[in-house]
Amino acid sequence: MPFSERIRKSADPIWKASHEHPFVQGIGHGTLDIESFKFFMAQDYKYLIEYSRVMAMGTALAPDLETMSGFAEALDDTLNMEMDLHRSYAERLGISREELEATVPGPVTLAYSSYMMAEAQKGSIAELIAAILPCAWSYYEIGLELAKIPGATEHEQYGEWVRMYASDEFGEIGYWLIRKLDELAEGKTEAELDRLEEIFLNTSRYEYMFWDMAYKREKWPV
Ligand SMILES: Cc1ncc(CN)c(N)n1
Repeated sequence: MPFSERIRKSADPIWKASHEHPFVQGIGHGTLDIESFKFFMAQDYKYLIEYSRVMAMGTALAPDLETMSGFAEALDDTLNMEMDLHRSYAERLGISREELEATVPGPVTLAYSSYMMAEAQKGSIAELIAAILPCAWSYYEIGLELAKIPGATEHEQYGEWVRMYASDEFGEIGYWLIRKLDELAEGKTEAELDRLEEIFLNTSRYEYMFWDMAYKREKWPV
């Protein structure tokens, strides 16, 4: 069994909880409170800046040109395709570019991005990919699931979001990371694979927490 299949299976209860979360379902059914969506997009913009830094680290640490190009492409897609979605939603929702960039990361945003960065700094490309893979892979899965809900891709407010995350172009980032991780997993010891699985499960948990904090519009308590 490819390593990606093994970790996807063990993360299944966490991913199911994310798919079923009222925030995610609210996007798909067009019922999500727009204030929660605005909150999410601003927090997500800050998160994506840190995620991009991790991909830039992957580009720098890559052992060969093929890996370097893969990370560079994923980085470009994030900065110029995914974050453009946020910039265009922000404009439409009355959030200025300055406000978007000045967003204070909330507790979950900071914890998630700091954890991802800490794992990426341990030096191995496999650990770095295990940390960022739930980000690319789970949004594509969610995008595809939500796109099956009648009317979801055409919804006035959330349709553009669903179409972007269900797109082949976005999916390609996840597929490339999966292929890379499977390649890197070959020849690793069981203890090393367990460690990669642990990182993947932790960032999967953070993905769930991110939906939840956006739904609740969670801020620092003091
Ligand atoms: C928190 C989070 N996780 C994943 C993605 C998809 N790149 C995102 N935009 N935000």
